[in-house]
Amino acid sequence: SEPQPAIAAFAPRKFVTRRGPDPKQERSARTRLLVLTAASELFAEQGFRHTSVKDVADRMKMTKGAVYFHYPSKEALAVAVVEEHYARWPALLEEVLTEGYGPLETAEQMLARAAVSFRDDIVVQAGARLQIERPHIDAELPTPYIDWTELLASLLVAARDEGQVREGVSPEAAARSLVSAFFGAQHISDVLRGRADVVERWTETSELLFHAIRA
Ligand SMILES: CCC[C@@H]1OCC(CO)=C1C(=O)O
Repeated sequence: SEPQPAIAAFAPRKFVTRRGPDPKQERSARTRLLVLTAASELFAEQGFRHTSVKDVADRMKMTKGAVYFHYPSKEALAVAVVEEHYARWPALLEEVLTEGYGPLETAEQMLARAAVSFRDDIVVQAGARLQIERPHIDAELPTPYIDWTELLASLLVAARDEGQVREGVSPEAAARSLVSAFFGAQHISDVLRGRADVVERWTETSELLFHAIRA
């Protein structure tokens, strides 16, 4: 079937490059990514409060100035890490949509691949921990869960319109349940196993929930 129209919540942002690469800009972009990765490692390992800008600089073997050049504060670093966490999902949606699944399988694939990211991607792991610690972060962080809920609800409405959803199942309620279950599964896996078994744990829950949702 035709790939689903990209869902507004994760509509892939199209960047149009107007000119060729600029070495100075490239070097700066590379350093910015190194700062984000070092900060993500520390935020994921020891949390926001116990991480200092100096820790990030030391982890990169650079000066604090080099970090401050890119991010004016530890709070700005946390915002950038959480924003980078959420930036993963539009890219993932583009990848899944090119594979031409129907809407229900697109939802399954998105969550299955997100579980792999929660296992392997330090920026995703750091973003998740920062969202838990948001009451202690004096900065405007994106509101958690709503984009995933919107994406899954849109996909499940499309699936219902194609007769793929069990009679009586509300797409919106199912979307909220999938988000709650995924959040819980990855959190429990993190606490008990450092997310070593998050893919297996999510697979088990996903099979049960999509069995209940599918017509
Ligand atoms: C896909 C379920 C929701 C997802 O799980 C962990 C987390 C981090 O806050 C999420 C979010 O904010 O969307």
